[in-house]
Amino acid sequence: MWARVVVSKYFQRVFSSEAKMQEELKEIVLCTGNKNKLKEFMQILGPDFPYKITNVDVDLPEFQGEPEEVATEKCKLAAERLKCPVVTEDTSLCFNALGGLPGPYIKWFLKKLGPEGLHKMLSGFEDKSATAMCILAYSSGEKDSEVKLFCGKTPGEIVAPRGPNDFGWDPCFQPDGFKQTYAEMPKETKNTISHRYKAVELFKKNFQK
Ligand SMILES: O=c1nc[nH]c2c1ncn2[C@H]1C[C@H](O)[C@@H](COP(=O)(O)OP(=O)(O)OP(=O)(O)O)O1
Ligand SMILES: [Mg+2]
Repeated sequence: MWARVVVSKYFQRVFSSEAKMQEELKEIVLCTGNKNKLKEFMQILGPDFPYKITNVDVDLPEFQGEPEEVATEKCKLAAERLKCPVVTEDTSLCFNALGGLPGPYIKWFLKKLGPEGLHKMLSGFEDKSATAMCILAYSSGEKDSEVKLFCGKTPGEIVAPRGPNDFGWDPCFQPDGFKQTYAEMPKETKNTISHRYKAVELFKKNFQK
């Protein structure tokens, strides 16, 4: 009787450590074609995240709808294509004077107008406030599995562009409480206050062992 208890406890331990090892080797594919996003994501995530993150540049369509819908559809499609655990990232820049637009369509506005034009879009409005929003969407890759969303928001203001023009709309977004735009501040500062930082922190917590 005692022996059986001892033996089963021993095997429980062996099996649970095996299961843990398999889990520890688990890989999550970050599907993005944006190298700056990838760099920030990895910097924020840090070296201690218990899963291996790899990157695949899957050419995913830019869906339409509310940011959460866009993020969910993008992730579902990535999971369908890759059939493994995936995380996708969708960034919106929502102008309050425009009822949240350009929102998830910021990519096209930025492409045609640049940061200068984004600022000019608000010239007819007193309200220059905006929210930068990052939605990370995770799927285990199994068929019909639920998509989990992790949303980070940072409020700020749309200003005339200042700072290096090397990542998207960073030069024209000044987060509340700061005198510098995202582009002007050191990366280490952006990565502790940004929309992406807040989303990655939620994502991290979900996978913490
Ligand atoms: O922290 C940021 N600071 C400044 N600009 C940013 C940031 N994060 C994304 N962006 C730009 C990239 C793209 O012009 C648009 C989001 O569009 P979005 O579809 O999410 O990104 P994307 O197509 O470049 O990459 P992906 O392959 O992950 O869809 O805002
Ligand atoms: Mg995209």
